[in-house]
Amino acid sequence: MDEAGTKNGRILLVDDESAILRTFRYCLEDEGYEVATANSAAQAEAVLQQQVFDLCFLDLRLGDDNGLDVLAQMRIQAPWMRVVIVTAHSAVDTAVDAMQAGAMDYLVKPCTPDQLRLAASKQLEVRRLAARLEALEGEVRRPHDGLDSRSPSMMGVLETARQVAGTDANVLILGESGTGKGELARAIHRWSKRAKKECVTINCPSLTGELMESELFGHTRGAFTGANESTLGRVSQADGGTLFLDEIGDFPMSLQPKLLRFIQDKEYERIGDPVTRHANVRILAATNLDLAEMVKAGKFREDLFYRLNVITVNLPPLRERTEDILDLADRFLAHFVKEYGRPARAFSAEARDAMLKYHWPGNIRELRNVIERASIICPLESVQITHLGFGEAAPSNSPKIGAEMSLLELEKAHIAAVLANSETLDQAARTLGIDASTLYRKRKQLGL
Ligand SMILES: Nc1ncnc2c1ncn2[C@@H]1O[C@H](COP(=O)(O)OP(=O)(O)OP(=O)(O)O)[C@@H](O)[C@H]1O
Repeated sequence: MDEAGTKNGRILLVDDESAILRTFRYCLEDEGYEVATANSAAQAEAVLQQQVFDLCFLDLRLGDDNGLDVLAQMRIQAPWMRVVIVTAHSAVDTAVDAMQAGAMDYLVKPCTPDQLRLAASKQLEVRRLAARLEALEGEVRRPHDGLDSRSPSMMGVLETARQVAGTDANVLILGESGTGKGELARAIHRWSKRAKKECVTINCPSLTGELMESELFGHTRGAFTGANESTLGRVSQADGGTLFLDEIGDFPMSLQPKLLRFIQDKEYERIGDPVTRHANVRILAATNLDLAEMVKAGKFREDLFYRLNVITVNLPPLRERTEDILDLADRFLAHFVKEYGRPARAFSAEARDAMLKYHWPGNIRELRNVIERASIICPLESVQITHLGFGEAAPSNSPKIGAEMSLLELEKAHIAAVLANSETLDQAARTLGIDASTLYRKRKQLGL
């Protein structure tokens, strides 16, 4: 049950007998589900173009239409939808064929209201669990993300974040790259009353205008070239939960009015589909850019900025929370030596001292990368300063072609320098001759 006391679940009934449609509909609506009906293959296809369903009860005998063809069409049009076949006792063999073709269960007619209710709740539970599993898998793939801190500035940030987590206010998380804005956003979701629903992340720089619109709001099949299947969109996935817009400063200007409308009215349309939909989503956004400056320069909409910026949280850079450096380093070391089966157990006194003195321009991400590398190359129980790769001082000299360094180090130094000399990610990507999404991934990989 959701907060309004209705059951979550949108069900489509497809049958050519109107009496069956009526009986099934009453029974399922009584349970609190949203129900729509179709009495032919063509009607089913049309309804599926217009609305999103979680579950379909499909009669395989549909007058002149072949139910197996309808099923195949459904697998393309709405691949997320669970399908239960409804069949007469004499045609159970066809139901078995249908299950091989992708249906999930079958009901034999005549069935009792209890059998129908049970089949519906079972399938909707499977759909809910599949979505939950996907979200949890994303969480498990990340190493330890405990946010506890000994640094006064970070403790203040965490206190504010915990307070706002309980409200539905939109939060803008600011901070240099790698300071943990993504981790904090996921924590705010976990601390909120939406925690049981999904926290869906969109990395804004990795998607351009139309792709971003389709990713956010979904599309119907054939809505544009390459749209071979309908998709629901991330906004629908985040319904009841949280949508985290990472690197919002790179959100396409052309799509900002639609995002603004969604934030204000909670309404949107899928590409290729005129039906206005509604989703109850809390928005968290993060950036390392100066959004206020971007607004002044006409590069970000002012009205959107104010909508996102109801509460601002500023994450301090790692060099300003030195109290946390060694705790984080210990945690990362424990994680990576276990993952790679390596001997290192601790840091030498010099290594600890060097980590405390280092400037950490890439913040926690850089610390994590440094420790991951050290855990692999260190053959001893104690990690030495040389294993950390940054020597006694921050690397400041430009690399020389032909110098003793690996291609990876050269690539990292070159990308860092181009980024520092470019105003936007797009400009840097053009200079480097790669697309913005590749640059975005490389930055993360290299800890820049
Ligand atoms: N408190 C923490 N404990 C452990 N790991 C952390 C913590 N904070 C951040 N990290 C790790 O540091 C890396 C960078 O974190 P995150 O992606 O959240 O930073 P960010 O500020 O969003 O970076 P960007 O601006 O580049 O997107 C990630 O690998 C994350 O798992």
